[in-house]
Amino acid sequence: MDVSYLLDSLNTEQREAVSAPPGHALILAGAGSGKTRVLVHRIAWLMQVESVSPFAILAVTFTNKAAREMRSRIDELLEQPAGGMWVGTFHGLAHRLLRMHWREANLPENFQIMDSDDQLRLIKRLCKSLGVSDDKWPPKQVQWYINGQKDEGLRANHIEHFGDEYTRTMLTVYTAYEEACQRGGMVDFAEILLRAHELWLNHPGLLAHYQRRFQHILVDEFQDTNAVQYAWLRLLASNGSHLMVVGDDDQSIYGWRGARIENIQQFSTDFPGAHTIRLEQNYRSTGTILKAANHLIANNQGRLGKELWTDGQDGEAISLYEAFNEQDEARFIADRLQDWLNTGHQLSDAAILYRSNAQSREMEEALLRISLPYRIYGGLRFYDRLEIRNALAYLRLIINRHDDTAMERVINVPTRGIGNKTLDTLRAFAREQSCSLWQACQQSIELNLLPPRARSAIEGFMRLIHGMEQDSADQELGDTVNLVIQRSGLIAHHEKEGAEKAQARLENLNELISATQSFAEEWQDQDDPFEEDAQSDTERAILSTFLDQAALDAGESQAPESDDAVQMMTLHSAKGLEFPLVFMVGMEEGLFPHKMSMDSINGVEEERRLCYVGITRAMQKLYLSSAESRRLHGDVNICRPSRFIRELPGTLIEPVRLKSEIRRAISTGRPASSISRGTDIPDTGISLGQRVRHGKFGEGVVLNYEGSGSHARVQVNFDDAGSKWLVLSYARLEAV
Ligand SMILES: Nc1ncnc2c1ncn2[C@@H]1O[C@H](COP(=O)(O)OP(=O)(O)OP(=O)(O)O)[C@@H](O)[C@H]1O
Ligand SMILES: [Mg+2]
Repeated sequence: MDVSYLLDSLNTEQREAVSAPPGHALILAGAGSGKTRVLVHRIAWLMQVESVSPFAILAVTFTNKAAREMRSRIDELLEQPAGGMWVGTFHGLAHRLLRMHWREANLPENFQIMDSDDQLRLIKRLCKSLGVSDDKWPPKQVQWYINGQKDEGLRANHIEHFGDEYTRTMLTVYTAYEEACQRGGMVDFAEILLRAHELWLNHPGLLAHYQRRFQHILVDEFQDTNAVQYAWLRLLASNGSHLMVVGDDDQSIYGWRGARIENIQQFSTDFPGAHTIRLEQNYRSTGTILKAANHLIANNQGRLGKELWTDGQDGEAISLYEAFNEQDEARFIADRLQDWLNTGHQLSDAAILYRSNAQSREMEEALLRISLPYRIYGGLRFYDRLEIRNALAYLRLIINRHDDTAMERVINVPTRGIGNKTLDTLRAFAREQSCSLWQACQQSIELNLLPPRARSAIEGFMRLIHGMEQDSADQELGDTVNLVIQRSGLIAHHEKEGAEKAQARLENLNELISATQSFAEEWQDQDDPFEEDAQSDTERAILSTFLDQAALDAGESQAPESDDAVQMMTLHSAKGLEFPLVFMVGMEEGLFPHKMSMDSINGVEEERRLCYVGITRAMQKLYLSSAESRRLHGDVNICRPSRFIRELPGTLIEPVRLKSEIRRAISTGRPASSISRGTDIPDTGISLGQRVRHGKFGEGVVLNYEGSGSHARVQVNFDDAGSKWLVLSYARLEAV
């Protein structure tokens, strides 16, 4: 049988790995060196050459998407479906086992999976009934404790304590929590793994069955396995199976969720005689991108050490764009993407990577503005996110009490004792009287149709909305939004969710404040600067326009999978993927590295690995960008560029200078050199780069323009007031 097609497209070390005789193997290799490719070819090789049945193969990937991709690549190679093979994530595989062996796992047949919201709610109830004060022991902390122990494979009765109050309290809740879950037939995420491990431990017969079945176990992204996952693998592979793991210690980015890089070192001890193979040739990125990645990661201590090289071209320099602010950054990127599309490329070949989800909003707006389709990978678009929809619903009620959708959404969020029964009564009333829910509330109070408790809850809600309206009457839009978020109780409501989720939701709510502030500013810039009357009327008008805009943004459905669209995702979810064009945005201290990780060396090193993951996603061209000022959580912050930019060799980086001029050149398709400082803005007597004075904003430099003559708009970077777009004929700029 000719199997050369399985090896032809591989280098010597990759071939060695793919065609190794059965045995344990550790493939330790940097980003883009073909680890995943080796796994795929190895599986095909096992089936074709070693005649291994697909039933005897178990492959573990990091995401479900990666699992699907792996399966389809194998099918492609073999030109037939490899049915019967198990491919999935640790969670997916463990869950499958529990469903099949629920009895042995001591679970009811219809056991339920609890997500982290359900888990937190349960913990809160338990704390209350146990008399554990949630001021002293916040339920989120208890949740974090329980999950952390489970990730380490520890149940309450495994944990020793020496009488300290903290451990004693945590253990009390942990024990009660385990009992409650068991009674209710519920498992949380960490429990799925822990139970699957116990399934092996408690049922040697079952373990032996799977040990016999899975002769070959292959694991991708091994550096991000946690203690339970590794223990589960070790047991499964301990009786004659062959375990091949591939990983890169430099790409371990889930330490905060219990992943252990040490598992890589431990592997050779636990599986003596394991074949170690290193792959150092990178096939993904240009020489420049690779050198940058190598240089950056060299700043980490205690690495297992490897240097990637490529025999490909050096390629283009890494472009660094230092924007004035986050809007300028987003616009710059949108322009580059438009250019990419205009020059015959696919949008889906481009990715925007950011550190936290909230950062997507500015980018989404810039892309919507120029109608470039985008897709958010592994997350919702900003205006589709639960917390944002909740906050917007309150704002909509301020403007219009008869907005039933908004009313339905928040009348009992956060919970204020307005139950489904009451709501049903109100809905029926509204239907009969053909009135809005709000009116139904008013009238059923007047007619005394509601039981006292429901009545007072509804009155409370109506007072809340009235109060919000009155107290925000002459406030600026950003302050109104802030007031609504605070008073509605949404912050507290979302804070109760699991740690990770709550953090993201709060960041998003704060981002909404920023969004409205810049929206209001833009609105004012567009306004005639000499007409400043009718202030509070304008504030409501701005709010209402903002809400329309947000509804439109949310209404634009996400581009379907098959359509060509820019890919947007967090750095964490970019793991394992590759794109010809990559933008890493928000490269600023506090944002990336994230402020929560900046205090410890370990924290910064994990952020640096995340940066390494980001850089090594790029195949041809990498853009880094930072903003000199950024609105974050409602405040404008002056930002310092990320230390990670400084850690890259200067020779590989080309700063994008004359920011807006180049941006303009890109968007108009004119070469940058034809627009330079001193270019006259047609029929205006003003030129780019000129210093000017404005009656209100003071002195600044003209950076950019649109249009000509009386229609011209100019962008001026004011020394004190920052960058603004002004209509030239109103602005009355004087040359300085
Ligand atoms: N020998 C080879 N010849 C040509 N292209 C290759 C070779 N090996 C790998 N590639 C290509 O290089 C790219 C990176 O490969 P792959 O995704 O398998 O790397 P990886 O080590 O898994 O990366 P990561 O660490 O990011 O997960 C892919 O496009 C792959 O098809
Ligand atoms: Mg990979």
